[in-house]
Amino acid sequence: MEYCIEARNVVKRYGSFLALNNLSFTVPCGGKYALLGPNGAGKSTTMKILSGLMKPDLGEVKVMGYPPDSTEARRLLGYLPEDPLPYRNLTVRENLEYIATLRGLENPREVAEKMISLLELEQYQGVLAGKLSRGNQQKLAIALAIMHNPKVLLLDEPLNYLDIPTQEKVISLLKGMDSTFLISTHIMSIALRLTDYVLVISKGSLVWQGSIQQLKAMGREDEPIESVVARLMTELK
Ligand SMILES: Nc1ncnc2c1ncn2[C@@H]1O[C@H](COP(=O)(O)OP(=O)(O)OP(=O)(O)O)[C@@H](O)[C@H]1O
Repeated sequence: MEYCIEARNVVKRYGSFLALNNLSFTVPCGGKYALLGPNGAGKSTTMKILSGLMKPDLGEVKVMGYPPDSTEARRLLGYLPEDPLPYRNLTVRENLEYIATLRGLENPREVAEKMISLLELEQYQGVLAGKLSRGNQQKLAIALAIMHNPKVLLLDEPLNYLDIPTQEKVISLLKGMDSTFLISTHIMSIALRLTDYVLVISKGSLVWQGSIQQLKAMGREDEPIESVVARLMTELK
């Protein structure tokens, strides 16, 4: 099987605090995976390492066989950080055109136009990113993460700050993409709608993995999936 994301024996410390403790998992190409875990489990740290933003202290991480900070991986990867910071002093349109140019996309203006329309940012295209509401900043960050139709998409809490119609819009946008997904979230409905396989981490290690179907099967009759996951996380603590 071909893996699009590989993390092997990853260790990451912040000072003396062990954030990732020998974390290993793989995501096959085309896989739609959710990354779940209690607060502080190491999800965002994992995403930062996979995106090449941060280096592990030990272990190995690969994106389609490349180190995440390589030019090849950067071309293949899209990353939506938990607290995205677009260029605050550029407008929405300028942010999109600038990043499209940096990514070497063929027609940055057309790409920017398309993303503005896809995410319904028309009325904000001339607004400085730093002046946008949190929700519109999130929409811009999503546009920046997916503009190059990445093969591998890392999404850290993708629906944060979005109103309900926009959440639905973004879900259908993501559903239409054939990228490999790793989505870190606390919202089970996102995992249910966008992914079919779950990785659960706790204290920086992988503690459970399985399909959404397996997860559902662990529940009592009519038990909400949130309750199953809560039980799982409590038992594994
Ligand atoms: N820059 C940092 N310096 C020190 N400790 C950090 C730093 N970043 C994260 N940590 C700690 O590492 C642990 C893992 O953090 P991380 O953000 O990866 O967890 P998470 O699973 O994404 O949590 P949450 O669900 O609360 O967002 C936490 O205990 C956090 O306090």
